[in-house]
Amino acid sequence: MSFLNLCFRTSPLSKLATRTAQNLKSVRTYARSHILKVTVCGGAGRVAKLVCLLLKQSPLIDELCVYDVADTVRFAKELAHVDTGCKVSAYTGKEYVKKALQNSKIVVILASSPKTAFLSYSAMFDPNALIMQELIEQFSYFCPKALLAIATNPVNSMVPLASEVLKAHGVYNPNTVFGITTTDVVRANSFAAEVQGLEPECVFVPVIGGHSDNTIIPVLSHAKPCNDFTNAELEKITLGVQSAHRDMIKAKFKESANLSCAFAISRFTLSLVKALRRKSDIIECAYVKSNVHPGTKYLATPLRLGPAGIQKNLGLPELSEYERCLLENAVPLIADDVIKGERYAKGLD
Ligand SMILES: NC(=O)C1=CN([C@@H]2O[C@H](COP(=O)(O)OP(=O)(O)OC[C@H]3O[C@@H](n4cnc5c(N)ncnc54)[C@H](O)[C@@H]3O)[C@@H](O)[C@H]2O)C=CC1
Ligand SMILES: O=C([O-])CC(=O)C(=O)O
Repeated sequence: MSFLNLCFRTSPLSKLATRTAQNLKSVRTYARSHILKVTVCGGAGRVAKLVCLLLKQSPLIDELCVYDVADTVRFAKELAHVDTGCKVSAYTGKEYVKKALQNSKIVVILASSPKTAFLSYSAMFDPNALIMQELIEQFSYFCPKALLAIATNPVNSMVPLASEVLKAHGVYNPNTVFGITTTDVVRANSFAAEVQGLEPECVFVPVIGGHSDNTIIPVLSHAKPCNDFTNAELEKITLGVQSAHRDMIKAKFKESANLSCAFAISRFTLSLVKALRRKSDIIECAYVKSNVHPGTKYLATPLRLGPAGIQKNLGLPELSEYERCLLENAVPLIADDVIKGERYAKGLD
């Protein structure tokens, strides 16, 4: 180090400059850690891009971060043209995952293998499990306190897999890990409204169970504002919601649903945002760690959300005979899916 350099480094002026720079850095760090940042992993994907467009319109989100192993920059540049206050950031490649996740308050996972768009729910496990495991490891290093919303299929197994990875890293909080099942609620609301001749916006049908064919259970006996259905209508709506994934793949010639799914995923994410912003009475159904049924450790039920995630699990509504029968058939299927995810995370498969 030169003499001049030494003088400058030790002069009172330089000390003041150093202190000012340090203060500025801590102010910036404080500001960054207090913004409401939502990160979408798998952000360059078909559904995720639509989710991002919907989230960009929310005045409650300060920063929307798009992260993917595929290019995010061009999409994010265009997204940033939408004239809303929410700032857009974008990172491409695993070497930037830290930057993408740091300071996130909510992380939505839609990352998935490219070959899964026309597969059944269970067939998506093998291609997606490693992607999920790696992302959750990064999550546990860089933003373990964020709310984690998992859309990647099969949700029934991915949530237990993620939970085990978080446990192994000592950062698991069951109140902050969600499997997104809002797609089923949105479908149940629309199908019930159509049968009843009501405006879909006014209809709410809770959906319990899991997110795969026979584990999706619309609780039409608790449909609001009206739960009056014939047996034939009950069966038509229930089977319609359960088979919607397959039906869309057939209708779209080997591509799964995008639009309604993105709408549903953004609705759930915005409910998490509202809960973090301390809005009251935020109720959503989601697939979470649960002790409401002795046959399974995870179950979708209605939840009251708050700033710390699940404020209260509202449990199972009183079920009709038909719904009870569907649930009892679904529980062993869900329990198997749970074991599959847990075993993978523990390296047993
Ligand atoms: N829970 C639900 O209601 C819904 C779930 N899904 C699921 O969401 C996932 C995404 O669906 P699509 O958008 O159709 O798939 P997609 O194939 O269009 O997009 C997946 C994206 O993930 C990225 N990706 C892969 N590995 C990654 C990694 N390690 N880190 C970050 N990004 C990575 C890919 O590059 C791709 O851009 C699927 O698993 C799908 O089944 C889709 C709709 C509804
Ligand atoms: O797997 C997908 O891409 C879509 C999905 O979950 C559904 O349609 O329920």
